[in-house]
Amino acid sequence: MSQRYSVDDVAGHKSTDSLWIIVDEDVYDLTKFQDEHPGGKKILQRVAGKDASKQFWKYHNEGILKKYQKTLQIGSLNTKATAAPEKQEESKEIAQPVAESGTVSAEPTEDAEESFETLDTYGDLIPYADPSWYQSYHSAYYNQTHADLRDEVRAWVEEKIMPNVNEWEEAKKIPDEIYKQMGDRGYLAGLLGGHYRSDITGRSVKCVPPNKWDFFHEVVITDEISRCGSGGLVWNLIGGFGIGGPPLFAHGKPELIKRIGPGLLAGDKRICLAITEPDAGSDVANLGCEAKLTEDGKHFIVNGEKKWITNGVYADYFTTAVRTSEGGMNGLSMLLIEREHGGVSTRKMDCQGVWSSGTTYVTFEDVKVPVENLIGKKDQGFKVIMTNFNHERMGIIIQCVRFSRVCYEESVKYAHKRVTFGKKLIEHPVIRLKLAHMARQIEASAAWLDNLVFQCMRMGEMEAMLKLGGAIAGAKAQSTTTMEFCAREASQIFGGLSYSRGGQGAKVERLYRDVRAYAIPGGSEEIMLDLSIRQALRVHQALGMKL
Ligand code: HEM
Repeated sequence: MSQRYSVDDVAGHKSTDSLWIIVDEDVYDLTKFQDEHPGGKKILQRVAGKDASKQFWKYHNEGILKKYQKTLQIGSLNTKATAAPEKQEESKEIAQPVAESGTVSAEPTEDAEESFETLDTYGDLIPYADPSWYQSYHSAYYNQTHADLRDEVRAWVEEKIMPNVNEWEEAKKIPDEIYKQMGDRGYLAGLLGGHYRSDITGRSVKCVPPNKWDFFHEVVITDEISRCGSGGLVWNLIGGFGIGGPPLFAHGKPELIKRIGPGLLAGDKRICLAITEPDAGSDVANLGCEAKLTEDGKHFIVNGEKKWITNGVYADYFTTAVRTSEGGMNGLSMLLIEREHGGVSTRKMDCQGVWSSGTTYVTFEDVKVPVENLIGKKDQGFKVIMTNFNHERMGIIIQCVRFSRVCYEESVKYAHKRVTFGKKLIEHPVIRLKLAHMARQIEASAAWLDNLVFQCMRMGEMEAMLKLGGAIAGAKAQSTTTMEFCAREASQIFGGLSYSRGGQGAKVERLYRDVRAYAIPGGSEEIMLDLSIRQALRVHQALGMKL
């Protein structure tokens, strides 16, 4: 913005016919905007021709300024050192990590000192609002490639997602182009639990070569997208692919993967996971959607219903749990059903939270599915479902930890500007106590998450299913209860602002509504906690536990 004005120039525009204000040494022309200002025009007219920075920051977040800057800013004060766009560049530069690439290493090596060097500080540096490795604390897991990816994803999220997330959630739909960008930027191929599938796609992520890809990179993508504070948006982008894709890519026949894999990883086609039914949720052994083999043995005929299926309305493919034989968990199979097969109907469901995720009721009526679409072996689908649960739950944990941080971060920022009884909120011990309880749970959940990611990287899928199933279930419950706690406490700190939708409390209000979407699906808290102990005892019995 090259135009420069003096304070006196601005003071000359204090009427309703020409209404200028100053915010942080930038000049805004609000003449046309005053009639649409959600806070009312009178309040703007009272500060017309003046520096309104203090009043502006009292009522708005940075997101508002970013969103309207392009259309309303006409210049800057002649006393300002640099104009607004350059200032943004400057702060981005501060966030650039410059340390050398390290390597993730299990055992201490001779150059361990160098590998575990701290990375440069990144982000706003509010303690506990970002993972500690962002704030120049040591980490055994994250190196420069993770830092580079973090920067890449954050820049994309800040530019394309943050300014629009409120509107998209209210519209209950994310533009298709955002999902397409997930493919174009190479992110989808990296969301499959560690190994980057460059064998199926020609794409790669700009700043991380496929051979350097690990599970922590997937954590970074999911975590950074989750900063938007919308479970609906995160599930729209990864809630179908991230759980419907892995069974196909891990257990599908090579011809099937070759046929549909590239379109999926490019973001041209969409997939979802269809397990839960109106009458069977966490107890998957009781699923009833049936798939009968035709007499010639070439097709399955599928009939049944699936409920609460994330992304179902958008999906071209359904990774579906079907009953192929009697006998509880031993009669289940996984089948890739294609919308094109015919007989597939999808209806969007109205839910409490995750509005833009496309929660769906699916019916299959005499759908004719070629046997080549079987994922894994017939009647052995239970194992596929169970191994997939680990990855699904890890995704949930990553999101819940970040959502908890978002609630905490929003609270810290708000507590530093809101004044009650003559003091800023942050000066009230009762508010600091709330923040402390949020922070301790966030950091405990995050530490457990990182440890489990590392274990997943070191173990094979089967070992991880047996050995980590319990711990991951426990960590899921830990993270969802943390999210619920943080959403509640943040709501109390924001007061009325978190009760109405939009505005400064928008993220907190939305995440509070999203809580149940995390605490129930993927295994409810009650089942997760019980499983965590049952499974751990079983595993440790096998390891030689002495009682
Ligand atoms: C660049 C100038 C401005 C823009 C683009 C702007 C934009 C907005 C927007 C989009 C909202 C809706 C709430 C939200 O999403 O946060 C809002 C609300 C509001 N604005 Fe502004 N505004 C500006 C300047 C100001 C100024 C200078 C004042 C005070 C003197 C003010 C006072 C308010 C108030 C009181 C609300 C209602 C807050 C609430 O609902 O709690 N605005 N503004």
